[in-house]
Amino acid sequence: MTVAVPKITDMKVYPVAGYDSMLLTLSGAHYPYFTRNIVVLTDDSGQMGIGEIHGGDSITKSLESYRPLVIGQKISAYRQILNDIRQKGWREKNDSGQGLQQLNLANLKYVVHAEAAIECALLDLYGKFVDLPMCDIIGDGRQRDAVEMLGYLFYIADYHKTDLPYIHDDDNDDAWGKVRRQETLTVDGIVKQAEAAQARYGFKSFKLKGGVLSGDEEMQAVVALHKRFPDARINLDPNGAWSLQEAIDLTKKYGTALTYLEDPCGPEAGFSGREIMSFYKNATNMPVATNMIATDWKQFYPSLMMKSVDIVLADPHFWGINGSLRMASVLNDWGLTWGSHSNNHFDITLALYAQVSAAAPGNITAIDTHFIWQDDQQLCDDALNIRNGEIKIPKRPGLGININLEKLAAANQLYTTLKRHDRDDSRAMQYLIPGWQFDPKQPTLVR
Ligand SMILES: O=C([O-])C(=O)C[C@H](O)[C@@H](O)C(=O)[O-]
Ligand SMILES: [Mg+2]
Repeated sequence: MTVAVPKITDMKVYPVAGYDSMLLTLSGAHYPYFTRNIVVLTDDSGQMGIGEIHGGDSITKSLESYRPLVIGQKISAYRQILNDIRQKGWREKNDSGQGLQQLNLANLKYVVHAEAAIECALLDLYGKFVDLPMCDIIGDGRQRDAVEMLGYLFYIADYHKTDLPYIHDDDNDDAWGKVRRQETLTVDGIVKQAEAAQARYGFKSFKLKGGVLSGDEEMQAVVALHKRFPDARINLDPNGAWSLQEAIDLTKKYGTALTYLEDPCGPEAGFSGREIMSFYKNATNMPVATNMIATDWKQFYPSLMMKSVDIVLADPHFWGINGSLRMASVLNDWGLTWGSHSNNHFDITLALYAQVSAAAPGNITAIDTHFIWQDDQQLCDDALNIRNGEIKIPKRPGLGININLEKLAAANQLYTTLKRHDRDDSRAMQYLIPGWQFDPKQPTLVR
C-alpha cells in the first residue's frame, strides 16, 4: 500500500511585532517593538507547519517571492524546494558584503537567511507526517532529550527618559517580571537580574551583553556574578567593542571569573576581526565564542586557519537548520564547540533552538535565547518552557508546538500599526544621548 505524501496547498507570511524592554547593546537601545516574520504552510492533509525569522520589509518580500516555489510541492521535496529558493539568490541582490564583523544590528538582515523559516515549516510538516519530533529527523538525529539554555542578561536603559511606549507593569507576579522592565546599569542591578532570572527559569549559565559601559565596569559585573553563582558558566559579549590590548588587559585582570568570552575584539589597525581574535587567543588562552567573525562557511575557513574561535554560535537563522547542524558535526569532529546566537524572538524560534540543539552532536554550549524578555507573548498554545535551565523536548511531532491563529493575528495587527519595520537601535538611543551614532569601537554609554 502506498501512502500519499501531502502536498503544500498554501503558504502565508505574517509579519508580526512584539513588545520589548529598552535593552542596551553596542548598537544602541532596543525599540519598544521588535519585528519578526512567521511562515505558515498548510498541506492537503490539513496539517500546518510553522517557521519564524527576523523582521523587516526585505525579508518579508523575499519570503513572499518564494511562494510559487513552495506551493504545490510535496512536503518530501523539502531539499529541492530549498535548493530552488537558494538559486533564486535574494542575498546577492541585497547583501552589503560586510557580514557582522562590526556589529551594527541594522545589518542583521544581510546575514539572516529568510528561507530558514520555510525550512523550519517544512520540517515541522514532515515531522508531523512521519510522527516524530523534529530533532529525530534532522542532522544525525536526536543526541539528547533536554537542552540547556543560558540566562541572557542585559543592561537596561530608563524608558522614562523617552516618550516611547515601552511595555511596563505587565507582569509583576515575580521578581523577573519586574526587573526585566527596570533600569539596570550597575553591578548590583545585573546580579539582581540574574537572581530573578534564575529564580524563574533555573539557569546554570549566564551571558551578559556588554559593549555598553566601560570594559572594566562590565568585567566587575562578571566578577560579581561569578561570586554570587560560583558554579555557573559565565560569558560576556561586548560585540567586538574592545581593542585587542584592552581585551588582553581585562582578561588578565578578571578572566578567572569567565568560562569564555564572546567576540571581545574586532577589526583594528588594518587587521580583520578573525586576525585580531586569533592574536587575543594567543595572548590569553581564553576560549572564545563568535557570532560575528564566522557567519558563513567562507568566513569559517580563515577563522579555523587562524585558530580565531573555539565556539561557533551557528544560529539556524544565519546558517539554515541543515547548515547549523553540519557545523555542529564539523566542530564536534574537530574538538571545537557548537552553540547558537539569538535576537528577540517568539516561541516558534524557541522551539526551533530546542529541536536543533537536541540534534547537535558533541559537548555543545548552553544556547542563547532572548525569550525570557518576551515570555508571556507566546504565539502558540503549547509553547515550550525553560525549567531548571533547560528545555525538555516534547513527545509531540514536528516542532512540538501549534500556532494559535488568534494570537498570530494580534501580533500581525500590532505590526501594521508600526511606521517602520526594520531594526535601527540608534533611534531609541538618541533619546538618551542626542545625536548618538553607532561606533563599533565605542561602548554605547561611553561618549
Ligand atoms: O550575541 C550577540 O552578539 C547578539 O545576540 C547580538 C545582539 O546584540 C543581540 O543582543 C540583540 O539583538 O540585541
Ligand atoms: Mg554575540
